[in-house]
Amino acid sequence: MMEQEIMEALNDPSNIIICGGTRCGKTTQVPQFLYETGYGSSKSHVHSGIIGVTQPRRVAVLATAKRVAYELGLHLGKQVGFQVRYDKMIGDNCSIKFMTDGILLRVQVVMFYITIFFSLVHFRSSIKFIVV
Ligand SMILES: Nc1ncnc2c1ncn2[C@@H]1O[C@H](COP(=O)(O)OP(=O)(O)OP(=O)(O)O)[C@@H](O)[C@H]1O
Repeated sequence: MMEQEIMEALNDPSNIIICGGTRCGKTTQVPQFLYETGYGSSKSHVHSGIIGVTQPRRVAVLATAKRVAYELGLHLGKQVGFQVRYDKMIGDNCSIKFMTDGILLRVQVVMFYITIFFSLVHFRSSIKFIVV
């Protein structure tokens, strides 16, 4: 799926599944598509929820959070944050949060979403699961 197709699919109320080859950019690019469209912004009335991304391992959480912050030109620990067991860097106005599946299950269960490999969710005004 290309960026436009992904963003159009988001207008569908059902959850979506994005398939792509290894290292094609599912983890690092899709959150950026969402962010650049206005998701994750506290100023947006429609898309104000945090973009949440899960990864199975803490090393991958740190690496992808750093990479996305770098590509967006944002500060890690501010607009782009992460949380793993015993470590967390999250700003008050965090837009994109990377976390392990374990954190999702332990800490975010009320607010968030779940997927096995990787997920994004926009909560508050609506809850959406994107599995890639
Ligand atoms: N921490 C990083 N440092 C440098 N380049 C990176 C980093 N993370 C990702 N990349 C680059 O971004 C590309 C996309 O990586 P990404 O993790 O988004 O792919 P993916 O489709 O989620 O992969 P996978 O199927 O293995 O989870 C990679 O080919 C890699 O070159």
